Amino acid sequence: MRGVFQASLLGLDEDVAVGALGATVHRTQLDHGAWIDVRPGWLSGADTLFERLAERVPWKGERRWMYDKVVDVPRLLKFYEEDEPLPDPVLDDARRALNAHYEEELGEPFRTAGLCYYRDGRDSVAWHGDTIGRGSTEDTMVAIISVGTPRPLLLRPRGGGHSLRHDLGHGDLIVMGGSCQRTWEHAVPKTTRPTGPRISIQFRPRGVR
Ligand SMILES: O=C(O)CCC(=O)C(=O)O
Ligand SMILES: [Fe+2]
Repeated sequence: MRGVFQASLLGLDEDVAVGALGATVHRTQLDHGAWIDVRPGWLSGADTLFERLAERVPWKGERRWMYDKVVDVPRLLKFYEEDEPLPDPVLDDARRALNAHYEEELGEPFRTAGLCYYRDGRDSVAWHGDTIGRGSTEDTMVAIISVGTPRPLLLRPRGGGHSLRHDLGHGDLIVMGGSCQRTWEHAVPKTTRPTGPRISIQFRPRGVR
């Protein structure tokens, strides 16, 4: 495996737990009816969780058609459907806490969990909105927890414009809401700088992907 993460060597063996939400969540209103909420360091023991997920999740490398050829998707993936058991109990706690905080505003619960494993700077996700499903036509929310080494998540208005950057890792939470999936795009760019691995956990409502 590329990019070994040295949490255990660093003695990072803390309990893993979700923190408070409430007033610790900071909302930024974006153009076109989009917003983002950021809650740095929401999970404590996040590097321990990184190690557990890296080991326990049945990661899959995927290949996809890109224009006229089949290419490797540059990250490892595992998607948990709404009835599938999550790979760590703290992810159940996280989803429950997110639902307690957001369900009234969202009008429905977060249900599925998509996991991405960025092994090093060669792994990435290109500019996109989560528009497979209802995100292409309706306001919704996607909540992302990041563990391991921070990587920049960039956001820009669809069609171009100045991009916003959030370096997300070590238990940070970001929630993209309102029209964000259809009026904005997000990406985790590749980097040639030496970069440790990061795992992101995306919670989404039913029918959003
Ligand atoms: O890793 C991230 O934070 C973003 C992942 C993402 O955008 C996606 O899987 O749709
Ligand atoms: Fe996405």
